[in-house]
Amino acid sequence: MLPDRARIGLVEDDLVMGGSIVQRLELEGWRVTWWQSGCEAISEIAGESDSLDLVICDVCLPDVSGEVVFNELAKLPNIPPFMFVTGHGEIDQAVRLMRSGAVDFMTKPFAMDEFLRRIDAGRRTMQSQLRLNGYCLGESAGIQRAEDLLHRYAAHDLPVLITGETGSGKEVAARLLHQISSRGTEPFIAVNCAAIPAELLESEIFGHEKGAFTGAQARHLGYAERAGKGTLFLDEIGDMPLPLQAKLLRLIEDGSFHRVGGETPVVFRARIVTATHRDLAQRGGPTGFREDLYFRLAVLPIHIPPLRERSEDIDWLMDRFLQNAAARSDTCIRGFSALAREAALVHPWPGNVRELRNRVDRAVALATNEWIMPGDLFPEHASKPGGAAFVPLADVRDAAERRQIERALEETGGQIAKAAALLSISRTTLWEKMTRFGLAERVRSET
Ligand SMILES: Nc1ncnc2c1ncn2[C@@H]1O[C@H](COP(=O)(O)OP(=O)(O)OP(=O)(O)O)[C@@H](O)[C@H]1O
Repeated sequence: MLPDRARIGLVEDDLVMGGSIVQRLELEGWRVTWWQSGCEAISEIAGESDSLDLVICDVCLPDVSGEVVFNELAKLPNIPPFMFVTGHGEIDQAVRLMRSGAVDFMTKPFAMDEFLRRIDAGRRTMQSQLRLNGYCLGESAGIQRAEDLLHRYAAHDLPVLITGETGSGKEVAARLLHQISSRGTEPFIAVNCAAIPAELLESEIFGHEKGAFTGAQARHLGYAERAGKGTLFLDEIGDMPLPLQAKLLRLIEDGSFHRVGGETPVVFRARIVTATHRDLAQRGGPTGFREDLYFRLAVLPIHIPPLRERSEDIDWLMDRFLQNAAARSDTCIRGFSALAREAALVHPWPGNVRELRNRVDRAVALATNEWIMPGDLFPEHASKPGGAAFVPLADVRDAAERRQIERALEETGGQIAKAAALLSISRTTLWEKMTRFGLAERVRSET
């Protein structure tokens, strides 16, 4: 049941549609405030944004568009979650709005039960985003923004393209998207397009009929069919051969495909999620990725930042991997030494989270101390002449400064003047350092 205080704002100029939405929502226990024009909504929501649990907004309004209403209110500190109602021709605009922060959109005409389900999901998405400890991919603002986006994308069936460097966590993101979507109990099928030989890929993905080629002794169901109503995750999509790209494009456009050697189309019911570490948008380059397929796959794009750009996740991931490794083995390791944590912070992590996990696993297996030392994590440094793990002094100083600045900003809720006072430096110096460490952009986007 919804709590008594739950309040919805409705921005809808169509009297019949608005009237029926209000009537139904009130029957469900919501308190509804209805505005019939965009300007009226902007001025009134701005005055009471805190008290609204959700705003449902038509994209097409008589005075200003729903997009203008959203963009105006997005300047407020406490904008309520927005869900858009669109006509068929406005889907591009709705997708753009979701990328800017709207929680969901519905296309007219819709069934009221589905509408109510999405309203409830929209509210829950927002509530889970507000729970500070509710994130499961990491602690940095960058990864939490990505996780928020996954929650918004979860309510849809449109294709998602996940980009990011090797080992940054693209498959982890795809699995999370699957779990939090309504397909969570259906299969999640992951296919690494780069790992399967090109000549086998077609029959692996689409399956084949008996006798389709020499050695095809029985019908074989491919990944697309085995995914059922779940998610088909195509990793390293940039490595997919051109003829297969054409077949995938047809699958997306027709909602069906043919097994190799088959004549009857098979209906495709899964959601397509793809991932790549390449810049597929640079088509025409050596990758030769089809432009039309790229646009079909990248309807809902998401980027997973590399680990070196989210150093707040390093400690968090180290503890998590240590816990997992300790649970698997009988170890007496108590944790990471402060020196090991410092060394991890200054390491550039070219292999991203995968490298971090491998280094922690190895350290847990081989460490001789109760506390993991820098040499356990970075034995290649320890084996250099002199034995100790040395990194340039400037890097150590930068990492320590960055950490102190992050702590001061956290302590002061991002207020530059107060943080500068805590650190006994001028605001200008603090700002310069924040810009150098990539913290300025983050603070700007968070405030
Ligand atoms: N947020 C995370 N929390 C816990 N483990 C993570 C996280 N991100 C990545 N990992 C771990 O790091 C490793 C690499 O992750 P994943 O396979 O998702 O990366 P990827 O970007 O898909 O890599 P590739 O480009 O090679 O396909 C995995 O072992 C995964 O479990």
